[in-house]
Amino acid sequence: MGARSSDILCDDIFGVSPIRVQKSGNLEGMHVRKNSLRDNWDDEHGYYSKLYQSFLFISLSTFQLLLYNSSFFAFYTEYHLGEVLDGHYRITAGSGKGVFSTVVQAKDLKAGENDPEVAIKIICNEKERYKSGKREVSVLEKLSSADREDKRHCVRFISSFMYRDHLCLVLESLHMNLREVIKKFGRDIGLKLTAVRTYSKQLFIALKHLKDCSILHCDIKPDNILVNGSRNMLKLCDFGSALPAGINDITPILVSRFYRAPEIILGLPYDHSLDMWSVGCCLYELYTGKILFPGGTNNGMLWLHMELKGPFPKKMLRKGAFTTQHFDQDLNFHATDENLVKKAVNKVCMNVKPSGVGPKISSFPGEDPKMLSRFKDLLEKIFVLDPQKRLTVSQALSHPFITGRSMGGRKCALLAELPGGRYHIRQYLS
Ligand SMILES: Nc1ncnc2c1ncn2[C@@H]1O[C@H](COP(=O)(O)OP(=O)(O)OP(=O)(O)O)[C@@H](O)[C@H]1O
Repeated sequence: MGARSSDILCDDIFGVSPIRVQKSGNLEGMHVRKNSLRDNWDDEHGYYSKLYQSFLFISLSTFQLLLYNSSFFAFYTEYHLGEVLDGHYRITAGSGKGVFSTVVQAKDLKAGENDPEVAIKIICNEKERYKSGKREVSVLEKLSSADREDKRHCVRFISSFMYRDHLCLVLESLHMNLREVIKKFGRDIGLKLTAVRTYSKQLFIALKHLKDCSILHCDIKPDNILVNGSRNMLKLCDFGSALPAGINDITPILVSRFYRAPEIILGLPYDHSLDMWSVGCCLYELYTGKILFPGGTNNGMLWLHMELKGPFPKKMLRKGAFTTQHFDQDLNFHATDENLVKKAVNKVCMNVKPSGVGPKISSFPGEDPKMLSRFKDLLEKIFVLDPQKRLTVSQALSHPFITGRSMGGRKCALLAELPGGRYHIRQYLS
């Protein structure tokens, strides 16, 4: 066994990935270069304005800083190390930055010397952000109180307070997000399958918890998944876009674009399966280091979905509130995305054969082929265009990639009841 194989089999399944044999996919890479991660927020339907607003906040922030003079906490979030928030938390380090918040690490001055530090999400000082921050608090409270034993892989909520007009959420502190993990340990080519398997299981447990609590996350992406210091445990974070299941306000900008399920883009009713789609995108990205659907617009996203899985079921298209933005009256795809128009995609799209996920995934040398084929099967079942036929979270948790049991090895049997509550196998069904 060469050095590479032993690398793969070493105890640290979350270690640095060995070099992987790369296949040159036709779309992969090209789109990633054209549409950077940042572009993912730069959406024609609202994420652009969100970004624009944040620039506005920053300039207003500068103006307000002048007004406040000595204050580091103005309209937008500025802080300095050592600053004590609410007479309770001393900032020790920066932790991360979202579009509308800054996350810092802090020492709880009322806790013991050895107690872990906390993360404080400081929401920017703006009415709408305050409201969504309050909604995030109530979602976090619900998730935490339904998981007293802390086994459901959602970030723990500790408390919240106001500080200089900023809503601050006190959370358990984690180490880094999965975007950073992929960059640092996947050398941009992805993680080992064993690590992806561990992460998959934990993500499905988190999805199950969301389902049990009737909450849709609506923004699952690698940036919103955090890991601990040893990177063997993950937690979902950023519940700022979460919705109660069943609300169904139809909007084409729910979920960050690359991770957005087709039913959102088409304007269909949605439920927990929208988060399953996003998790599928994250798992693909974890294993390959590449974004699966790097569409520049919603129209481009639909095209990528069809390239992978074939045409949408007509029944689904007929029900979509936004179908006419992307399909003509005969339900043929109508390309409006600049890149697709340049490639004259309209003329050929209906003849394109779906590639499926499998051919896009190449393996690490020495990786267990059985496990890899189970992983491909799992993804194929997640990326089902019709949300009603997509893999459910219970099915995901009992999928062979997660359980390690062989695929199709189990038989379905017709049972006859015997006295005393016992059963006898009458016939195996195919
Ligand atoms: N509990 C935590 N522990 C450590 N780091 C965290 C924690 N929560 C968030 N972060 C870091 O801060 C970043 C931003 O956090 P979060 O996504 O919650 O903010 P946001 O403003 O809602 O983001 P968005 O830009 O998606 O609106 C995360 O990607 C992560 O790197």
